[in-house]
Amino acid sequence: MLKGGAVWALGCMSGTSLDGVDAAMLLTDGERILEFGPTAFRPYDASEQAVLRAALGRWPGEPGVEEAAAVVEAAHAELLSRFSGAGIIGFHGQTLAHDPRGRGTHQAGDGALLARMLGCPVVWDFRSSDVALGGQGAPLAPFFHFACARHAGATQPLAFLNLGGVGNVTWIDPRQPAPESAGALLAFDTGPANAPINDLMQAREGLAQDPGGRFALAGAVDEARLEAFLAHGWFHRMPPKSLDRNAFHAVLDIGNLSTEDAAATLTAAAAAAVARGAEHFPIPVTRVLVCGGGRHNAALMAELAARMKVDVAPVESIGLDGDMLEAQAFAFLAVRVARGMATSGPATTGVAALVGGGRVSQPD
Ligand SMILES: Nc1ncnc2c1ncn2[C@@H]1O[C@H](COP(=O)(O)OP(=O)(O)OP(=O)(O)O)[C@@H](O)[C@H]1O
Ligand SMILES: CC(=O)N[C@H]1[C@@H]2OC[C@@H](O2)[C@@H](O)[C@@H]1O[C@H](C)C(=O)O
Repeated sequence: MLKGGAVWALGCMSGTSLDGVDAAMLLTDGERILEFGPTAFRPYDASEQAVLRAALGRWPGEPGVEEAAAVVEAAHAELLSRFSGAGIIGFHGQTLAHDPRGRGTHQAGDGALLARMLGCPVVWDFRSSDVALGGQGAPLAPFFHFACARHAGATQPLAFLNLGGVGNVTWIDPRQPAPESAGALLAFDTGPANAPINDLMQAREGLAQDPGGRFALAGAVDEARLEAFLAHGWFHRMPPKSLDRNAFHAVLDIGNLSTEDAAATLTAAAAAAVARGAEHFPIPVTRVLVCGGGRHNAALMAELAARMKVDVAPVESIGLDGDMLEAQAFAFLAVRVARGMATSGPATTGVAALVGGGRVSQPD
């Protein structure tokens, strides 16, 4: 099945924003994108989301983790069983805690169980081996971003920006032959993106997000708080680097600001973090292509355009689906793992050498 030719792979992602699970089919040989397939989204309901929230920051064996894993497994089993024709599944799981140079990285959900339930080989636990070899274990989408840039026919350096709960950026030189090539990629997490905005909206308004950036657009940025945020040591660290979802909790304390001003400040902070990150690009880019839910937030997109002074456009501008790019990335990475190819390297996670992360579980 996986020798030589391409395979239909089913990838899925349960991201740090905790909104739900994305799933997407991709026909790929692990190098090229041959065809995009069907996609689906399954939201977490309020009670599932509460279980996941309660387990954030927790490690295997700690209270609430088994319950969170059960939520993740049931949601994935339900969503993935809607698809047919996949030769392999890439299952990311739900990151609960991420501390690559400390306790490691923890994605809840058992891929071996899903392989048995779905009757299909599952590649999972994508981040552990990278961390064990000294890498950040994140971001992992960059090798797929390289394939996307080639698929779109890019000829000049460009960047993909994912605005999920956390932000991550991939700088790409598409003139290089492969993502493993020296000078092809530089990737890193930029900073908090939607997670602090969602948490604010949940706490103040009982809303899952700032719809379209409506609250932020009606507020004013607290410049002193923004400046304090940008003084954080994170911004002086050289990439590659990665973040835990709640790493900036204390720094982003918005105290007694109105919901509108708080939303405006957190939104400006997310955009300013990206602009700071872009200062690390080896060659400046003229185009930043945005994927992830943050591209639906008009305030965030406007802040980005103002601060980056380059063309900032959703990935739809090159024919991609910005809500499904990460799910597609894990379909792509699953095929790479199954074929013994690298999924990360020194320029994407800071790992010592190219590494193929991921465990493969067979259905029986
Ligand atoms: N219409 C919208 N208006 C404002 N924000 C939105 C909108 N749609 C999505 N978002 C934001 O995007 C988030 C979902 O983004 P996405 O699915 O890319 O994140 P994720 O994959 O969970 O996170 P990560 O990439 O960090 O793992 C939502 O939680 C919300 O904050
Ligand atoms: C540890 C972890 O789950 N990190 C996520 C998170 O969400 C965005 C950013 O932080 C990125 O580093 C990563 O996800 C994407 C899919 C990645 O690995 O490329």
